[in-house]
Amino acid sequence: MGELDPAFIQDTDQRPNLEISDAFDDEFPIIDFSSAPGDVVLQIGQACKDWGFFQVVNHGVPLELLAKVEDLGRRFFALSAEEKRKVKRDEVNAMGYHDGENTKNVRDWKEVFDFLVEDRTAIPASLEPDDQELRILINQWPLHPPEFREVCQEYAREVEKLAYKLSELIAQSLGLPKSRLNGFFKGQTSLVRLNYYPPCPFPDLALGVGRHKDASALTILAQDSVGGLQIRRKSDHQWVPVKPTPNAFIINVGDAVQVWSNDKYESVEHRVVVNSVKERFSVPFFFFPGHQVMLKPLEEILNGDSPRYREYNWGKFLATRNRSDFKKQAVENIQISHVRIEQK
Ligand SMILES: O=C(O)CCC(=O)C(=O)O
Ligand SMILES: [Fe+2]
Repeated sequence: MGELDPAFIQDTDQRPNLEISDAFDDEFPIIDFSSAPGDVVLQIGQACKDWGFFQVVNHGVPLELLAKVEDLGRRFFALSAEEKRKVKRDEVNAMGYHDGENTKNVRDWKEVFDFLVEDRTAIPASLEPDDQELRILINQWPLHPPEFREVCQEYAREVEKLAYKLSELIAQSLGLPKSRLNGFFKGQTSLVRLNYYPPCPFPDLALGVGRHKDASALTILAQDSVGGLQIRRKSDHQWVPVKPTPNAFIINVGDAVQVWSNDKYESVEHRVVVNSVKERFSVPFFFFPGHQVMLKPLEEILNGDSPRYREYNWGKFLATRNRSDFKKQAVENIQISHVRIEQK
């Protein structure tokens, strides 16, 4: 066995305890969307408060489509490095294939393929707060496997329906009108990512994805049967694995919901551990607002309380995050904690 490139080595306090990897928590909520609608709203509210994460079954996304995306994703990542590099992302085009993402400045043990839910998506051209210029992000698609593009796009459309349904259920669970959040997704900047985690000879030193919170409103994640996702349990701050449930999606509320709800629902930290034997495949759909959206706690939620966040523009926030995925940065990546208002 060779040596691990130091770029992948996690700080000692971030390294996973591989012994706990099988200790699934039986309390982790699984919500059945075929239950009575009122029950589903209550269960979602409880899960968002207690966990920030839950799984859904009978979600309405065709299971054959899930299986097809997984199969095509695996076939894409099995292509030669040269073939994959034909759709490699760069500083101009942030979409496509990539194998060197950093989370908190340590390299992740994974390869990814990113595509936008809208084939052409407008985001701010610069990070300057007053610069209004936009640029258009465009998807790049591989020629192989031949059905890849069509199936990925169909998948995005189906999961988008689920995303709107979840947005409505979450609004209801917060006591808001069903469609209260939907308008924020006009001109959405949503992204689908295919994650491929190759077997790693050093699972005690590296992570598939380092600890992070999703900046999204919601994330809808499909994972295969291997396992590796761990979440920071709210009750005791321990890392606990999320057991793969066949045909289920894992849902988590991201930073945007935390801000809208003024911390009623928190975006919970998670990470991915790798293993030395099996490769793993997962597909998150990040439900992102339109670039023009100004995020802040909703008035109806505040109901007289003080807002815990200053208003910020989603597009600038996203553009800043995208930039820091490329390069090691001298400072920590932008987080909502940077717009937090200290409470007296
Ligand atoms: O692969 C997974 O299970 C989760 C990946 C993840 O957290 C992410 O891509 O943001
Ligand atoms: Fe994540």
